Amino acid sequence: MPALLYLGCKIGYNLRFHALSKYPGPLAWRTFEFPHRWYKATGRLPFKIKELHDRYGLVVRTAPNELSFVDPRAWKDIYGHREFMRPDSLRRRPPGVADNLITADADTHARFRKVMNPAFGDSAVRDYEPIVKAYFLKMLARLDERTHGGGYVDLLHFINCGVFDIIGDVTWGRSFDCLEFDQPPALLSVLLHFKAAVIASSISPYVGSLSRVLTPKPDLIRLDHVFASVRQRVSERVTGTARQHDIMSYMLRDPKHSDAILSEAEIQTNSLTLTMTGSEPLTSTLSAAMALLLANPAQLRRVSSEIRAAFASLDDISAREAAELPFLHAVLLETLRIYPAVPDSRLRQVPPGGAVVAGEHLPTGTTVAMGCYSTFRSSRWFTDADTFAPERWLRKNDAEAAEAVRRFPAHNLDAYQPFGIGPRNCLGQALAWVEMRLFLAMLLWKYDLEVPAGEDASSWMDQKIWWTWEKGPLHVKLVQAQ
Ligand code: HEM
Repeated sequence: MPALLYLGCKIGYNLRFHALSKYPGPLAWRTFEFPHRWYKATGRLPFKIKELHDRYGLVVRTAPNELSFVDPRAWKDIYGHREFMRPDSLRRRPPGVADNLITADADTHARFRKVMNPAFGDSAVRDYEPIVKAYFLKMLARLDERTHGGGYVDLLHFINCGVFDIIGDVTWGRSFDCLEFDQPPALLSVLLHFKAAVIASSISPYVGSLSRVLTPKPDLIRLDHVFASVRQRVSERVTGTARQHDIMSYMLRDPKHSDAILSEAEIQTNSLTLTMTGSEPLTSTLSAAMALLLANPAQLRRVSSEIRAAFASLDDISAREAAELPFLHAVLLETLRIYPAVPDSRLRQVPPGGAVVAGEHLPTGTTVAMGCYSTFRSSRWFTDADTFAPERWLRKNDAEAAEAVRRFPAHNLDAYQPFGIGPRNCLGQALAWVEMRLFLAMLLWKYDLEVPAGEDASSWMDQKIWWTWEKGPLHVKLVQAQ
C-alpha cells in the first residue's frame, strides 16, 4: 500500500507539478527513469531520442529531470558556459584518483585547459604532422605485407593500431607498438570497461559502482596493466631529462614560467584521458568514412581521383595541401554529420540560479543536452538527412554551389558542431583534422578499395552505441592503384 501511494504521488508530481511538466515526451519517459535507462543499457538511446524529436519537436523531456534539444540556439546556451557542468554521474572517479578534463570542476578544468591548449595549437600540431605521417606510412607497409600488394583485410584493425600508435607517440614520445607487433591496443580493454560501466550504470547508479566486479577478470587485468604502464610512462618523463616535442613536454613546463601547473597525478589521469579521447573518435570517423565510401562507389572514385590528381607520390602528401581538396573535405564533413564520433547526448546540468536554454527558462539542476545524432540527422536542418551526400558541402564553387543549394536547400551550419563548442569543446580538433586528411589521402592515393564479394558495406553502419559506436570488422579488398 505505501508503495502504491509513493508511486501515485511520483506519477502525479512528475506529470503535473514538476518544473518540466510542460515539456512534451512519451508519458513513461516523463514519469520514470526506466525507459531512458533501458534504451541506454541496450545501446539504442541516441536513435530513440531522434525518433522522439521527430515526433515531439525541438525539445523533448527524455527523463523526469532531463531535456534533449535539437534547436541550434541550445549549442551556445548549454555548452558556451563553463558553469554548465557534466552531471555528477559522469564525473565520478575512484577515491584517491586525481581529476582529469572530464571529471574536473569549472576552476580545475580551466587550469587544465590553460596548460593543455598550447599543446594542441596550430604550431604544435604542425610539429606532430611528421609523426602522424610516419605511422600511416607504416600502416600502409603493414597492409602491403598482409595483402601482398592486393587482398582482403579488416581495415578497422589497422586503423585502431595506427591511431593508438600515433596518440601514444604524440602524447609521450613513445607509441604502443601496435603496428610493430600487429597487436590490437591494450587500451581497448579500457573502452570495454567503459562499455560495461555505461551498461551497468544505466541499470542503476548502484550497479554502476559495481562495474569493476562485473567486468570480466582478464579485462580487469589488462586494465590494471594499462594504468600501470601510464604511471610508468609519466614518471619516466617527470624524473627523466628527455624533453622531446610532445604533449607531455607542455604538461611538464617549468612551473617557474607558468601560473598554471599540473601535479604528477593530474598528468597521469589527463594523459590517459587524452589517449582515450584522441583515439576512439578518430577510429570511428576514419572507419565510417571508408564504410560510407565503399557503400557509395561513385563518391569513392571521385575522392580517389581528386587525391591522385593532386599528389604525384605518397611523399608529396601533406595535411596542408590535402586541406585544399574540396571533395575530400566534403567527405569528412559529411562523415562527421552522418556518423557523429561522439554520438551520445553530451549531458550538462543547469547551474545554480537557473538559466535560459533556447528561449526556455530552466531551473537549477535540470539535465540538458544537445542530441547530436538527432540534430545532425534532422531533416529540419539537412535535406535528405539520412543520405550520405558530400556534394551538399560544395557550396563555394559557383556551378556546384548552385546545384548543392538546389538539391539540399536545408543546410543549417548552426546545427552542426561535430567538435562541440565552448570551454569544453574538442581539445584535439586540429590534430584530428591532420590525421583524418592524411589517412584518407594516403590510403586512397595508394589503393583502390572494393567491397569483398558477398558483403554489404552499408550494413557496417548498423551499430549500437554504448558511450561510443560499437564497431564491427570492416572487411575491404585492397588493390594497388595504377
Ligand atoms: C574526428 C575526431 C574527433 C571528434 C569528432 C571529436 C569530438 C569531440 C567532442 C564532440 C568533444 C566534446 C565532448 C563533450 O562535450 O562532452 C570532444 C572533447 C574532447 N576531445 Fe575530441 N574529437 C576528436 C578527436 C580528438 C583528438 C584527436 C583528441 C586529441 C587528444 C581529442 C581530445 C579531446 C579532449 C581532451 C576532449 C575533452 C575536452 C574537455 O572536456 O575540455 N579529440 N571531442
